[in-house]
Amino acid sequence: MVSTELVYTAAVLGLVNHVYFHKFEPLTAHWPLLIVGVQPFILVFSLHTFNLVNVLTATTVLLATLFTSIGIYRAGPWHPLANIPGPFWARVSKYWSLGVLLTGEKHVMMKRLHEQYGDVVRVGPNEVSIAHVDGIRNVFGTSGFQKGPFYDTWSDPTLPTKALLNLRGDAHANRRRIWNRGMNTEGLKGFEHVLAKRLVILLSQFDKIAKSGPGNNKLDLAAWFSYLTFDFMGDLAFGGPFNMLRDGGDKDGMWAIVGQGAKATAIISQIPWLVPTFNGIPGANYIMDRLRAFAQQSSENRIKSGVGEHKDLWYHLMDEEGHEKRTIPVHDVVVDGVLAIVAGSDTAAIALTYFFYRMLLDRKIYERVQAEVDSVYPDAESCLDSDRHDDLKFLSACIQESLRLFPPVPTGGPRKIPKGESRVVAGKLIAPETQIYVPAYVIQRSPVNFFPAPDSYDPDRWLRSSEHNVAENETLDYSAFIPFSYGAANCAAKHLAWRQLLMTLSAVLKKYDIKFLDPESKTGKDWESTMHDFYVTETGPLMVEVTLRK
Ligand code: HEM
Repeated sequence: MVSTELVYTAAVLGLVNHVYFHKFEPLTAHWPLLIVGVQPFILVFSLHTFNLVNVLTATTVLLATLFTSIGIYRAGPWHPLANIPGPFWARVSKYWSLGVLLTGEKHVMMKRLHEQYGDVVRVGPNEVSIAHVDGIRNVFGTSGFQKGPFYDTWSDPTLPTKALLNLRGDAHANRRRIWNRGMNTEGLKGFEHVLAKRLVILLSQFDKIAKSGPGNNKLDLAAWFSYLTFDFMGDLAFGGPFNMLRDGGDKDGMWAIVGQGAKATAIISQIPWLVPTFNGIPGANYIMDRLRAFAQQSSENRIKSGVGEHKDLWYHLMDEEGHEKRTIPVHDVVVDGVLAIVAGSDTAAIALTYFFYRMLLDRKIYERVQAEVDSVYPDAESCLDSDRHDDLKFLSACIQESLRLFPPVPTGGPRKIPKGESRVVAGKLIAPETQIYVPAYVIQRSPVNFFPAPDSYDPDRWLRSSEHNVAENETLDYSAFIPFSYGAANCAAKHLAWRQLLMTLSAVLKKYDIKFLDPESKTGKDWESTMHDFYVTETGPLMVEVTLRK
């Protein structure tokens, strides 16, 4: 028979644990598990009632009280975010947002929530999402906030350094200065030559496929654009470890590894305090181990081979020109090299693929943009010349419109308000230590920022308006266009990405006619439904027929 004393004491312990963990937030799962796990044993021993039933009862009562108490506190009026509307289960548990993330539909859910609840929505026990243009400046701007614990899960715990994406404050500013130097006008010109070489391979592979005649002239555009962006990022980061374009596939499995790694990290980063425990499980980090081995090997090769014909990103990040007072540690450059591959491959590939998907949905727009490319580049040989990019007005508007409708990082990671001070964000006072999302996908589809028809593909909206002069009866808020984020930690390679998009798209548009292979399918007109938000977007294949233009 279980004593009432045992039940009551276990319940009180549950409440004490809640107060304790509320005050001292756990940074790992193993210590809290251990602490909570031993208490029922200590309790039954101290009451001299040790047997299995009593241990199980004490454990159940303790956990039930602990979780109920946490749930009531989070959902109740005492919580500092109680005044912010949001779905009930989002307020109570982080597992709600984990569930949403696992569906791949986080971006769509965020949009729906903002339509239902307004500009500021509570999307987790201690998380809000802000879909107001003022939130962009308040959160990402100079007096904004540092990155939240979500970003810590993206760094390798075995290394004595972090990648640019995971750094904060002065450490971030110092590393970013070196990146910015690499991305200056001269640096970008050098990278263009590197890209041009890969583009020539892409075009020769497309030529072969196009010439293979009806029935065989088909390819997966999403995969081929990924081969291009992976090869290119590999060139920049480590002097060329990939040859996916040449092989017509992912022979070494690195694309898959990076994709799986990014997805797994996005999932686990919803519950950052589980990460150190997870990392401690032998074999659990198979993906990270493969990435680490790849980075190690590639960096050794790059050090041996030295800089090639054109300066790569390694050259700049390693400060081979000697601008910095201190010597840059090799591991800083290695982690940033891996970051370039993770941050720069899928994002650019998705932007390229989504652009073409939109072209294939609207033949008139496709023909218009092709006509512009023909007029700017009358002969195919010249279409890698970036000096004419300013003349590609309609192509640029089409790219802007694709990035507006589907930013490759649709929701992004959250920033965190520091301890001790509430802050006003988009006109709302928000409690300390709250994590804040500013989802590009939602903001860029809001009728307040882009009107009319914010969900429609209308590249001309960018031509009818300019930054200083918006067409009558329209809204086009340039400050709400944030596919590369905003502020000091925005995309470090924004200008490179633009050049990459313009060069690649004008070359492919110039040379080929492209059509859906199977229009009425998920690889055709319904391809957008395969786009899933796992921090960076994941997509299915986009199957097309390619023919050489006359
Ligand atoms: C169309 C292509 C691209 C898009 C839309 C894009 C978008 C973004 C976004 C939204 C962020 C901020 C992420 C966050 O705060 O959570 C970011 C950061 C970053 N991106 Fe890109 N990106 C693109 C291409 C690239 C390329 C080609 C590189 C290659 C080197 C790159 C390198 C980075 C780096 C290093 C960061 C971290 C910056 C920092 O924390 O200071 N991106 N990018």
